[in-house]
Amino acid sequence: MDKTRMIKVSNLSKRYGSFHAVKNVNLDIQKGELFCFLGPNGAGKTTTIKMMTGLLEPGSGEIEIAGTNIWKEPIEAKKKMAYIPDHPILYPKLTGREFLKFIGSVYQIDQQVFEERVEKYLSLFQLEERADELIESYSHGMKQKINLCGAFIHQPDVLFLDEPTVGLDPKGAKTLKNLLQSLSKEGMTVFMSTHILEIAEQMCHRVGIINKGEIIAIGTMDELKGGKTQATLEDLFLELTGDEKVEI
Ligand SMILES: Nc1ncnc2c1ncn2[C@@H]1O[C@H](COP(=O)(O)OP(=O)(O)OP(=O)(O)O)[C@@H](O)[C@H]1O
Repeated sequence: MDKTRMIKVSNLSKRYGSFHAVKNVNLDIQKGELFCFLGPNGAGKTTTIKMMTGLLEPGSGEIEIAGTNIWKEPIEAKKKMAYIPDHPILYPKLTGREFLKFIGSVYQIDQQVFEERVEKYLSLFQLEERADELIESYSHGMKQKINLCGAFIHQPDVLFLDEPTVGLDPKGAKTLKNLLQSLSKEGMTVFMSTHILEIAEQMCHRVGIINKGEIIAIGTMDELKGGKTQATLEDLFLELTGDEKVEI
């Protein structure tokens, strides 16, 4: 993997009143890395990602995307990244294709490249036949897919995804996983939160686990297993987050 640092997070914290949602988080992610961010409900994943993508002001700490401080030079940093939130926020009165044209114009994508990518990604996510319908008529999964098409059309250096497989059908989820793997091989850096531990186990280069706002483990699957070769990520996750007793 290329050793160029694409995401640097230093001493990032956020409080809501007296509640410490994110505590002193440090991250260093390289070019072409596929990084999975795991943690129980309410651990601080979305709060961290929103601060990293310039949507939520940090309480303290610094964030650099491809060497640019997102809070000091937001436009420069945002040119290099895309963010797929857990709940897609789209323009309901645009058609899918109009939404993609809007993305193409905001990011000033060359017309021919834009048209090739539109056809490619609409087809991969099986949206060609619905591309000229209003987004308000889309199902949740279709909204997620058109949002993903927008991110892939822009082809950012750094892609943030918050629980991206939620709402996708099995084929859509598989398409997304394949795309993320192939684009990361081409040098795209991917930072993805998920509750689906198989995804992290199968495709991520490194995994970070956050619990109660603090990073409690970070490393490759082998590093996290620390010699316990039979352990699954599920075993490690439950052990590390102190939730190993699952009662029914
Ligand atoms: N606007 C807010 N005001 C007060 N507390 C908040 C706010 N947003 C988030 N929190 C709290 O911060 C903590 C972290 O929330 P966050 O959404 O980052 O968790 P998460 O790890 O993404 O969880 P999940 O897996 O359930 O999506 C939670 O306890 C949440 O209730």
